Amino acid sequence: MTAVTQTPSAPIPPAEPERCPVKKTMTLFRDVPLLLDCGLPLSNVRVAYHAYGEAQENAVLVLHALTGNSAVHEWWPDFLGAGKPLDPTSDYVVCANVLGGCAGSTGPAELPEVNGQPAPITLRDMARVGRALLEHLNVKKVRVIGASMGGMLAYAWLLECPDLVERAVIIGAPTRHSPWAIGLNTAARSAIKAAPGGEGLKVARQIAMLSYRSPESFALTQSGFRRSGVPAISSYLEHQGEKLVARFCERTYCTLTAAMDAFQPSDYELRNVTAPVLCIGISSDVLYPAVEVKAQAAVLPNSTYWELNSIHGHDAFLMDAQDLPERVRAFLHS
Ligand SMILES: CC(=O)SCCNC(=O)CCNC(=O)[C@H](O)C(C)(C)COP(=O)(O)OP(=O)(O)OC[C@H]1O[C@@H](n2cnc3c(N)ncnc32)[C@H](O)[C@@H]1OP(=O)(O)O
Ligand SMILES: N[C@@H](CCO)C(=O)O
Repeated sequence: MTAVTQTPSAPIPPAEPERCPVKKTMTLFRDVPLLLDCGLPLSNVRVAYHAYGEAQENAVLVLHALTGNSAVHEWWPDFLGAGKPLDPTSDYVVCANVLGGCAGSTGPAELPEVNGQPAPITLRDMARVGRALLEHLNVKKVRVIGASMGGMLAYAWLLECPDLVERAVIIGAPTRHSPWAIGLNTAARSAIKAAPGGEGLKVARQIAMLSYRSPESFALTQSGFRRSGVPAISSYLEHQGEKLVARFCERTYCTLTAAMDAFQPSDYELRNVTAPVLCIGISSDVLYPAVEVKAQAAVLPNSTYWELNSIHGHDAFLMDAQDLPERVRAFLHS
């Protein structure tokens, strides 16, 4: 594998890199292709990433959620900054848009085709691409943190790259998708297939948003009517659907949700994970219930479980973090 740096869109001033975040793009697997889990080769894999802080051999790797991207400073301001869990004044923090994403990395349209569709990719394929990026950045060890899909991807890293991962923080994520989670994604993909071009993705996001919050959260924030005759929650879901269509890609939605659904490591594999892992459940998460996250964490030989008590459901890690950043900071730096 060889890697080539393409010209970043703007230079990064070294003094305060966390204040001048710049997305960079690399092309990996130029000479020897990546062999995808589906058996097909993939060459010239493009990876868009952000790096915060001074380059070091020991990095903190952030794994983003389904509709996230590599710009951690935009979506996780509670976690990134001086004195926070991801501290660019002392840590080298790296986050890459996943393979199959739509924020700069090789996306579904660039994957080989199988029966006229983009080849299926796996979370382990994504981890292998991440590994190649770290090799290029001369990173030898990582502490990994991910939430939601990023948490599932952290499990893939623990299984795929045990030699690299020193410890991991996994927030609001299962070791494998339940029938409930697969069912929600199936409905979302069905909507996209039934109404390609935007309308389906809008419905997919509406289904997903219902699983990202909780009945109590919506009772608090979306009771009553927004405008005459339209329930606030209906108008909210309409708005959220439109927002996703404006910033995301339906093929990426199908590719990434399929990769999550297919990720089904056995307990036997998980018992071999020796790295310390902090597993965090969210008390009101209806997508990945805390009881499920806790039971699966217990399978890992070296795990600690902690629960974020919030009424806001799965997305609480983004919108109601409370003392989560401090818990994570203590674990990542112990
Ligand atoms: C670990 C990771 O990788 S995560 C990756 C990062 N993910 C993302 O960034 C995903 C995208 N964002 C989100 O999921 C959410 O916006 C969150 C969780 C970050 C924030 O949620 P919240 O602050 O609760 O915002 P909320 O979901 O209430 O939406 C607010 C928007 O809805 C609008 N809104 C609220 N109620 C209504 C209503 N009844 N009718 C119409 N619009 C409404 C607001 O005006 C606001 O609009 P705007 O975003 O266009 O300004
Ligand atoms: N709300 C976040 C987390 C979902 O898992 C997203 O859209 O990516």
